[in-house]
Amino acid sequence: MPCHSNEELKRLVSEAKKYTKHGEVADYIPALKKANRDDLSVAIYHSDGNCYSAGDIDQKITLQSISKVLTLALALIDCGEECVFDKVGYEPTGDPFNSIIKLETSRSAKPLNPMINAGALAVTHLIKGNSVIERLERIIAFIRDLAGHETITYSEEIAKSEFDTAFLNRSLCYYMKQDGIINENVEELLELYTKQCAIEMDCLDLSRIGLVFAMDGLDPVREKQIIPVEVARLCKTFMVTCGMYNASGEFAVRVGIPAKSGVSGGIMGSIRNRYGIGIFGPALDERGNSIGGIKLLEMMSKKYELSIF
Ligand SMILES: NC(=O)CC[C@H](N)C(=O)O
Repeated sequence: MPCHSNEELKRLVSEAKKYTKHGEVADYIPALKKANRDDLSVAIYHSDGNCYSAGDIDQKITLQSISKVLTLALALIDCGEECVFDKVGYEPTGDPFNSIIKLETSRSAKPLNPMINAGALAVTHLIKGNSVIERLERIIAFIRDLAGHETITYSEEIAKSEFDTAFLNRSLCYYMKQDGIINENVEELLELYTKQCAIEMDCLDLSRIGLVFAMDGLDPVREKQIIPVEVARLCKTFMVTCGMYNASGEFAVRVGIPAKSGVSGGIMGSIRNRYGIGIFGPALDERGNSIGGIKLLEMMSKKYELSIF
């Protein structure tokens, strides 16, 4: 049964909201501390162009790790599969998203997959352009196209707040530079990565991007193929295996939707040929996923039979 009313979603949101008090807002990026723990909103974009939503959907969120799927798509378009997987692997890690351990204990500092921070930094390194500004503009233009929203941009405040405190991400970069995975100036890569993570949008935009992936790269609203089918398929596979960090296995069992989360509390979901989902709920569980968002997706998956398994 498809979802076809805002009222129905509103009931699910108020049920899932009960769980937000068990979570915490991310604080390792100081500017993210300002979020309101009890917020929870959702938009579901249907392939026929209808969209339903509930909660404060005008609220903007920064993409954070959700941007990793989008830069992966752009890097695959820019350089092709062989070049990208020369820099990152295909395997889930079972470690937290910002863990450094495998970079040291593996034979080379090649990150295990593009959804952990090290892997995402190696992917952002591949984005083409002659300067940080040009590469950032290309990322933003690509994301505007995916969302069909021309004014999307990034939050200076959140980007700066992360840049000033990203010591762990800098360490990941230096490990990778030592082994030749990346060969650019680390501060420049960090500037690009933190701005990419700080790109802001609302749930509706997020659900529209989720829909493009759900439709194998086609924006059904404008009938425009934005991402090649094979690239969209590859990105969705990583969403299933690594999209919810080291909670991806449990999420596959309980929810079964290709999805990507970020520490701002966003989750983007893609249900093949049917819907894109955008969620914002800044209270996080201990593995860094939106606690209300996961609950909400679990309820939606059952009610609308969304699991791919
Ligand atoms: N899990 C996340 O959303 C992490 C993204 C964040 N910008 C970081 O690199 O730490």
